[in-house]
Amino acid sequence: MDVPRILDAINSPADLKVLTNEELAILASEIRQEIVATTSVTGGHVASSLGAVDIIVALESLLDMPRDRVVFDVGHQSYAHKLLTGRREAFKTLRTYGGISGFTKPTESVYDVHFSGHASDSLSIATGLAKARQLKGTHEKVVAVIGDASLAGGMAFEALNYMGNEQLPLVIILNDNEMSISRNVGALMKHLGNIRANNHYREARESLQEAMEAGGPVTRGFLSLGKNMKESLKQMVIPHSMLFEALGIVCTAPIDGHNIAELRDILSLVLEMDGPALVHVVTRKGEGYEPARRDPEAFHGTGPYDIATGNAIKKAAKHPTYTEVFGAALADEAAHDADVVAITAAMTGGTGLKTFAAEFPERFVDVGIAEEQAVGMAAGLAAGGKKPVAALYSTFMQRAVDQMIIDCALPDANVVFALDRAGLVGDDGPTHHGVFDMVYMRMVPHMRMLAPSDEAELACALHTALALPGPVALRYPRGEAEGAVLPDRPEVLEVGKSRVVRAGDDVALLAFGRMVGQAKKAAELLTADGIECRVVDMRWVKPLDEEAIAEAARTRLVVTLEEGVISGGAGEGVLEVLARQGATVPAVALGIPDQFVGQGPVSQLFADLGLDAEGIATTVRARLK
Ligand SMILES: Cc1ncc(C[n+]2csc(CCOP(=O)(O)OP(=O)(O)O)c2C)c(N)n1
Ligand SMILES: CC(=O)[C@@H](O)[C@H](O)COP(=O)(O)O
Ligand SMILES: [Mg+2]
Repeated sequence: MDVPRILDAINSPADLKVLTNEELAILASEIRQEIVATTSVTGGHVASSLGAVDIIVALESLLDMPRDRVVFDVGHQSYAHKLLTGRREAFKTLRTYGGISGFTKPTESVYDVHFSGHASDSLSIATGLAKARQLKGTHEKVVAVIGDASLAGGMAFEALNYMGNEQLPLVIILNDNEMSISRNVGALMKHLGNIRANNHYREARESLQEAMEAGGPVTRGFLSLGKNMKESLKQMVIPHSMLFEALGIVCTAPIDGHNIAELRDILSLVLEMDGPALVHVVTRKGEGYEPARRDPEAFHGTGPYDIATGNAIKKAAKHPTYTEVFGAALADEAAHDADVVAITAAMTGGTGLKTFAAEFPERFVDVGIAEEQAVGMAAGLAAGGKKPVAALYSTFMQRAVDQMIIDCALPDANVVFALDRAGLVGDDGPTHHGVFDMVYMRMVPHMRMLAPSDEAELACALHTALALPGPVALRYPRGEAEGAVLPDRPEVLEVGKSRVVRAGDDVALLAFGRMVGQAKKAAELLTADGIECRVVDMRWVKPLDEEAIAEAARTRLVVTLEEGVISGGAGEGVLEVLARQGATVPAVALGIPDQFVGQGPVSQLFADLGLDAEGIATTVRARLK
């Protein structure tokens, strides 16, 4: 690969202004080399970022940043933006502990507008920025860059509805690569496909001219332009999508998202418009790096890899992941029970559902990036007599808390919430840590929740959740499981019953989920100090095992351990039970304090939070003094 040269001279987007289209294209290829060089070491969202390079170079060469605002949806495609906005050196620390984020982050750079990471929010943020601009009487441009899959999320639709009505001037760059993490799904995706396949540009252009002559909201943006610009734009914009145009949003014909000259031509026009405009840009995920082009799903989010082959560089895993165990267990449940239906919200691979989808295609539902739809639909499936399992990442389930409460819990619907990535996830950082689920599940009447401590417990937790009436959630973490032996057939766990995994009279460690492993290690350390710990795998976050808590109160200290926020979490639940029982034993709840946790290896984050065995032992020693 060539040594980057133009990139060396770029300190901010202002430096792009002197470059020709040809030089910008060379710069784009240098940026791609830089992205590959860094992510081959750090890992990251390679395919999306490579696909968006030309869009970002073209766009930022036209803007006056940071005055003009670019809102990146999810932010996983924003690496070129990072490299153009003074973070070239820091880029080497991408997604590492203490390094720069894999998403946009305003505390990292004035060029970053919002804390991205969750899909489909960019248009709402953009409408807010445009409204604020209107109220202030200022003139900065507002642009949102959003992918085809994220555009189908409910929030994005709600923002389209608002901006079309208000005719807020802002530009949406639709980065259409026909992919979500895997192949995109849904009717909007089909609509975009039809547009791409539509060859009748001439007729469409003519009908747009007629529409413009007739006036109406769609033409308002054009009418604000000067005569020459209006003429040029007429040539480029066609009424090819009744959907957007009916909403009052001007839409361009699909344009080549890897042609910087074409991108700049069109963007420079729509940036002058006086109403909302959508630029339909067709890109290829992984553009410029063959292994990512060949397998964009593997390169959506990847760990370190060998640049020459694209092969992942990873340590051989000793055990399967929790996700893999869940996927196999659910397929097994479905084989025994024809009512089981699995739902994913665009995370088939991430939630371990590929086997299920292949074996039971008619009972597999991918709603796209639409967690509210996933949970609302689960409620409907349950009302129709089925046993839906909504398999969602804990952090994305936050989108559907209302549907969980009103549509599932209130009617006591037989819905299973399988919350993957519960707890700290590592390199994705604060937007992706699944640390709130025990709070939002615990607070809701009728809800029950399990926190399995290993993969055998996970299989039994799933079996239990499917066997019980009413809504049941289970939470399990990202990554390798503990190496427990899986049962031939999972058992139904008794509701609200914990299990003692180590006996001891001095201290009771009441642990939830994988904190049981840390508790066992802490107990080992404390034995050396003559402190004997009882370790309890609490199993149930709700209902809590009150007998086990009463038993714990007979020791000298009760410590609860959870991989979630302390406030409103399981440990606070235990403290409430102790108080109700009139216990006087000192008790402390360990978990995540009232702060957002950064990115980095989970073991490092655990140590920082005092949640590893050492940290737990230190707390116990201090409390017993
Ligand atoms: C609310 C939410 N659900 C799911 C995800 C996981 N996720 C991250 S990127 C992505 C696919 C995005 O596809 P698209 O918007 O088309 O962008 P592309 O990756 O194709 O560039 C998904 C499902 C998320 N970040 N946020
Ligand atoms: C950007 C995004 O939300 C996903 O790509 C996420 O990074 C996936 O995380 P996992 O690696 O845990 O599946
Ligand atoms: Mg896409």
